[in-house]
Amino acid sequence: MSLSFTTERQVAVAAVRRACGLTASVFNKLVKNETLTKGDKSPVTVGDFAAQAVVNVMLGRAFPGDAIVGEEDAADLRGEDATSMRTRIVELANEALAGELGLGDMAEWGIGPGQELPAEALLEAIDRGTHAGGRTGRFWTLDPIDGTKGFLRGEQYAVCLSLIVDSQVQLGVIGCPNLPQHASSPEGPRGCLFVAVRGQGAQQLSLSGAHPTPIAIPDFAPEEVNFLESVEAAHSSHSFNDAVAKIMNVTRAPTRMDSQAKYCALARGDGAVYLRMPTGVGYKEKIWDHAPGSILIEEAGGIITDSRGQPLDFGLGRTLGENYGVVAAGKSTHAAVIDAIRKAKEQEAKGHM
Ligand SMILES: Nc1ncnc2c1ncn2[C@@H]1O[C@H](COP(=O)(O)O)[C@@H](O)[C@H]1OP(=O)(O)O
Ligand SMILES: [Mg+2]
Ligand SMILES: [Mg+2]
Ligand SMILES: [Mg+2]
Repeated sequence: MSLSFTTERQVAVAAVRRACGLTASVFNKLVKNETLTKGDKSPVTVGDFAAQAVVNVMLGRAFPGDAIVGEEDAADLRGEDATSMRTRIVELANEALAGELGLGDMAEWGIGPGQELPAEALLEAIDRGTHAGGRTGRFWTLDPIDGTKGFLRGEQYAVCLSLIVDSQVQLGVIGCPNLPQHASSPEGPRGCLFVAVRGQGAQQLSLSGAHPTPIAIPDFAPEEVNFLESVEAAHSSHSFNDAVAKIMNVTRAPTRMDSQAKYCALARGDGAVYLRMPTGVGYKEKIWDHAPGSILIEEAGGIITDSRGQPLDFGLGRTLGENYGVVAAGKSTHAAVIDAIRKAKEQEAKGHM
């Protein structure tokens, strides 16, 4: 096996590009009965399902032996009451698979004229994402729409794909259709891809997969530090972040955005710290929500750990195990955040928060 992952990178970029085109186009046409509420009360749309089908079909063609840990499954799409959603998903997925070839994309990973895949083949493709993960072996992680709530609000979301080999993330690709290409011009052109391969650095590309530009986390002077955090208060504790920021004498207001777009923003220096602390007990973070972002941060020169400073373990299955949160920052800032978290926890234990 080549450790440069050249073909894997090419396929991953092509698949994420097609999925981004699909989700961006579906947003403008989304109607009420095209969204379901899952068992955990979170929303899922025809865009999530169709994007997972597209990426899994392409991975299946390029790497038939590879397993996939994907967020969605097709169980809710098989019944008669799901007929209209299923029809829409089939239409969207086939349209994306038949669409124009992007840079580095190959005809054999998609479909040619008249080769539309039937519903059953696409539901099976979605269900190829049910792999359990684990300590050894090679598998992909896929979040077809990360930040579905942001997607539904017309704000930030991301298509997130990674390759894990023996518990180590080797490749990550994140597509952000709504992210400004330059943080300095928030009203300027939107849509970018981020790619990282272990040992090869991190890059920002255009949504078409062109113009790779190296990115790196800059050093932040203490007065320039700002936090990146979730929009949804139920996903990550805003109040704990406030306490940590206060201990670090941070004066800038936090930047809130949905999805792994936060990792992308951090990797190119739009913010200094991504802090995600659990809001209560019970929620386990999923590997598809952090694997692509984690390699992007490491290859951009940063550090990512849990709130105790321990590495994230991608070999435990579909989740990261017991939830100690996530801390990502540049090398010079990360230790200061871990130290401030320790102090904030002491304050919290004394009832001072
Ligand atoms: N209770 C929860 N706690 C933490 N994260 C959650 C919770 N419910 C859903 N998520 C996931 O959090 C991530 C987005 O969080 P944020 O945008 O705040 O960073 C998504 O992966 C979302 O899933 P999904 O992929 O379905 O959107
Ligand atoms: Mg979801
Ligand atoms: Mg997610
Ligand atoms: Mg998702």
